[in-house]
Parts: sequence; C-alpha cells; structure tokens
Amino acid sequence: MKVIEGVFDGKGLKFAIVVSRFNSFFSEKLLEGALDALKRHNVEEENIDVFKVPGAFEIPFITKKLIKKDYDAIIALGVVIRGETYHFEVVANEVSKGVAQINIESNIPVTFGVVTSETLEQSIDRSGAKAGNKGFEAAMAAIEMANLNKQLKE
Ligand SMILES: Nc1c(NC[C@H](O)[C@H](O)[C@H](O)CO)[nH]c(=O)[nH]c1=O
Ligand SMILES: CC(=O)[C@@H](O)COP(=O)(O)O
Repeated sequence: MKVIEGVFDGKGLKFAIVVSRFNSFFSEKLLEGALDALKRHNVEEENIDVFKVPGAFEIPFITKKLIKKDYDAIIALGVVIRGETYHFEVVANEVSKGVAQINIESNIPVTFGVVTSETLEQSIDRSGAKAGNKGFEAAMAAIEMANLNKQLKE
C-alpha cells in the first residue's frame, strides 16, 4: 500500500494570500497567523505575496486571476460575521462556492481560511484565541497541498 501526502516544508514554494479587509480587526489576525505558519515552515519572505480586497465577496475574483500566475498555492482569508439580514448567507455561501469552484478549475490548490461566524466571540476564538487561528491552519494546508501537488505533477 502507498500513502502519498504532502510534507510541511515550504522552502522554495511560492504563495499568494488573498485577504479581505472587512472585519479587519479579525482578518488581520488571520493574516498574521498565515504569515507565521509560512515563515516557520521555511517559506522565504520573497516568495509570499499578499493581495487585499474590500470584502470576502471579492476574494474569488482576485483568486481566479492568481491561479494563472506561478504560485504553488493560494490562501484565501476573510471574516464574515452575521448581522441583521440575510446578507450573511449570501456572502458566506458565495465566497465558499467561488473558492471551491476555482479549486476544481485550477492546477494549484486554494485553501479556505474564511471565518463565517454567528457572533463576535466566535470570530475572536478563531483568529488566535481558544479555537486557534484559521489563517495559520489555512496556510499549513496550503504548504501540504502544494507539496502533494508537486508530487503528482512529477
Ligand atoms: N458583511 C461582510 C462583508 N460584506 C461585504 C462584501 O464582502 C462585499 O465586499 C460587498 O458586498 C461589496 O461587493 N464582507 C466580509 O468580508 N465580511 C462581512 O461580514
Ligand atoms: C455578513 C454581512 O454582510 C453582515 O455583516 C451585514 O450586516 P447586516 O446583515 O446587518 O446588513
């Protein structure tokens, strides 16, 4: 039996991070977490590009353009927090659907670090408090998937 999986060494790999500014109090924490994960796993600073968009709804648009570039993986980060209206469902569903669709169409992995929370506390917990940092997790998944993808291309 063979088990093929990606290692957590990012040396020589190129990453793009697409992060939305809406709820930036939290999304900046996700960005910090993602950058921490990449740098602590040997990704060189010159191999990391950060693209900022207004809100999570705009993440797929930029991500689709970036899959044509020479990145080994893309990390999508954002924070969608329920308000008073149905807008939460619209934004949350469209960003996840958009990123999932791009993954299907792309030759490189796009990992999903968009927090969709019902309350501020849930956002706090997932941007570096008791539920971890979803940006760090998405970056780790990107390193693993980029390495697995490289193996499958060889
Ligand atoms: N309410 C949230 C939004 N809304 C903004 C949209 O993402 C989009 O930028 C706007 O509709 C203009 O096209 N975005 C988030 O990232 N998080 C939210 O909680
Ligand atoms: C996720 C959203 O779009 C939400 O924050 C907007 O708040 P509201 O539904 O009160 O307009």
